[in-house]
Parts: sequence; structure tokens; C-alpha cells
Amino acid sequence: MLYHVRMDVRVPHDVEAATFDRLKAAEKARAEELQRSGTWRHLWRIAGEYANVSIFDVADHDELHAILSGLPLFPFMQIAVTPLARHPSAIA
Ligand SMILES: O=C(O)C[C@H]1C=CC(=O)O1
Repeated sequence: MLYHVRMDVRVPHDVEAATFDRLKAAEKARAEELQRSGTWRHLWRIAGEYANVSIFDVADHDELHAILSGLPLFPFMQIAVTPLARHPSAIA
């Protein structure tokens, strides 16, 4: 199943820069791993915002939740999920 996911990163002011840098590095490694496996199909920065739009390809809601809640930056993100169904006019 495909899911459109928007992630908005909210950095709390009381988090140390070094701590946040470490979490960002861990997030990058995990994002790259999930992209290589085909699970994280698209990852786009929303211009002008500390946010992304992504497409995930997973078995079901439970797998998506497990992946998203396991992301290193999960505690600092607001996440909006939209399940996608095939459009009848889509040719690909
Ligand atoms: O920067 C972001 O949009 C948040 C998060 C998603 C992938 C990643 O590397 O960081």
C-alpha cells in the first residue's frame, strides 16, 4: 500500500545542538536505508520549510506506524498520513 506522508520537524528550543545533530545523522542513515529497500519511495523537501513530503510503500497501516514511530526524529515531528488508492485515470 502507498501512503503520502508529510513530516514537519519542530525543534524544541531546549534541545542541545549536538544532541539534535546526532539525531539528524541517525535519521538520515535510517531514511537512506528505507529508500534503498524501496520502502521510502519518495522524499522531497517542501521548499522554504523544515518539512518533507514522502511516499511510503508498506504492507499496511501497522507497518507504516512502526516505521514512522521508530524514526530518530519522531519525537520532534508532526506527521500527517494520507493513504493512497489507485486513480482510475492513472496510466502508470
Ligand atoms: O529533514 C526532514 O525532512 C526530516 C527527516 C526526514 C528524512 C530525514 O533525513 O530527516
